[in-house]
Amino acid sequence: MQTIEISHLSFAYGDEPVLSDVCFQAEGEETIGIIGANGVGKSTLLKIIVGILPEYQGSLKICGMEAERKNLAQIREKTGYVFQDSESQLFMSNVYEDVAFAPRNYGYPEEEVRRRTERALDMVHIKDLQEKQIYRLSGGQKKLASIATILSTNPEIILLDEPSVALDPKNRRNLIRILKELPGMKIIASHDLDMVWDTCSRTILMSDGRIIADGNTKELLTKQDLLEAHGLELPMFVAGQQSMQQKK
Ligand SMILES: Nc1ncnc2c1ncn2[C@@H]1O[C@H](COP(=O)(O)OP(=O)(O)OP(=O)(O)O)[C@@H](O)[C@H]1O
Repeated sequence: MQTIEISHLSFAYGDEPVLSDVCFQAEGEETIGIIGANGVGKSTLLKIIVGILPEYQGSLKICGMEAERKNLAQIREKTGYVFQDSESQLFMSNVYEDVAFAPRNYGYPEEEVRRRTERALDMVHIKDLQEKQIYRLSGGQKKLASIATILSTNPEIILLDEPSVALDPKNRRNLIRILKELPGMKIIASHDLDMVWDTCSRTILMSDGRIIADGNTKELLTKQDLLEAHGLELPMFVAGQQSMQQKK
């Protein structure tokens, strides 16, 4: 089963502390939102979970494995990180080649690479784009292609950094539908609290490198004072509902 166990985790970029005493556990097919104002450490936390930033203090276990050098390859295979900026994820000539890159890199035979690549493209409904050159994709298509590049290794834990940024309403709705369909544990760092409301059963609020609140999304995202105290606002959907109730 998918598990993440984080205990007393702290991290600094050089001498600038970014995360302080972060503790949380997650298991199974949970979808968790990580919210917080700019610069509170959301992306840094995701990068530590996937092993991009190994120099932290505290303890991190992924699927029961201590996140240390000897387990790093296995942890990378169990997790998939979708960068905020699709340009950081897509570097091959066309969509198929990008999605096939990771399974090829793991040494799977070409037939298995094709099976995994086609399955990943199917999961985000972009099989028709497989021959398309990356520079010809729209922003929304690039985001889906980026997600497909991590799905081709069948990760058990998918981490997405601001997935809805720069998407128009139609592409955003499409992304939300696809996120709901994806199997496994998903962790979504985002300022888009309406998307978090729609996709995440649990939400973690961060401020200044610490976890301030961790609980049921529908409860946490209706706490206007708490959100505002940490630089956020109610999701538009919730604000709309509250104002309708006030008018009644
Ligand atoms: N590579 C880096 N080197 C030095 N400092 C960094 C680096 N990356 C991020 N930081 C700093 O670490 C802090 C946390 O950044 P991080 O990107 O994790 O926050 P975030 O909550 O994801 O922000 P945002 O919502 O703006 O994406 C910020 O002060 C940022 O300036």
